[in-house]
Amino acid sequence: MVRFDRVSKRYPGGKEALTGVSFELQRGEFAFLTGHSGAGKSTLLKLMMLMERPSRGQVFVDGQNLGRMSSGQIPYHRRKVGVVFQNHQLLFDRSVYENVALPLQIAGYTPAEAGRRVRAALDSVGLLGMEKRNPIELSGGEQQRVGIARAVVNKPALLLADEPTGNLDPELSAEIMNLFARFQQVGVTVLIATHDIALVERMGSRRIILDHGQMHEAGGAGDWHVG
Ligand SMILES: Nc1ncnc2c1ncn2[C@@H]1O[C@H](COP(=O)(O)OP(=O)(O)OP(=O)(O)O)[C@@H](O)[C@H]1O
Repeated sequence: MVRFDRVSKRYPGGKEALTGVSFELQRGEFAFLTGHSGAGKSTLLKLMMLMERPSRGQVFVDGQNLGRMSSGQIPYHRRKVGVVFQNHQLLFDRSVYENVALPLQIAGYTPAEAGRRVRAALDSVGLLGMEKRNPIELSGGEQQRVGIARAVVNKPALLLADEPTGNLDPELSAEIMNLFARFQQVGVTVLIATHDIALVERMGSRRIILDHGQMHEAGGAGDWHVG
């Protein structure tokens, strides 16, 4: 589902954020991405969303070489990739429904189809019935669930999360991780960047580690090649 082939990224005027990173994520796999602050985790996620381009190497998502993608294809690519952020980036002047429906409006669904999808997404995160609420009235954990519903409303094949439990207590963090695991169980490929090593160890999933832009692998199942 995802393949990085000797990917390096240097920001203009900056040092190298990623150096020769190679790894693969199989379709339907669940993995954590860990590493110190500044190790390159967000950069790696941004390359998959085409928010950044590599300086060297190639990134493939769903069999497509992102370096060969035209600007017209980028919106279609982004629909395949759901993203969850730590601060969930919800709009507090809109209802829960409107927040979750946002990616669908961009994709041009009819209101009836959008309604079905929004309710299905809210149902999948346990928030059905909250459509009319304002996110500001919700707890931190519930707000993060709205962010996840918005990320999955387009039924993405790949779900990425950047520190999705950063502001939550351990119990809520575990709930959110279990929610991600449920998406994996229905075939979604999931990659979660996190500092929460205790939680990663409890989940026992594959762990990819970045250290000053270089990749290592620890624990988890499978026979992986890391270059
Ligand atoms: N837009 C940018 N311009 C220049 N340098 C950047 C940019 N974004 C990130 N960097 C640098 O690239 C390196 C990797 O940053 P990145 O945000 O990918 O790390 P991270 O592992 O996600 O860190 P954190 O856990 O703190 O979010 C850092 O040295 C950072 O300062």
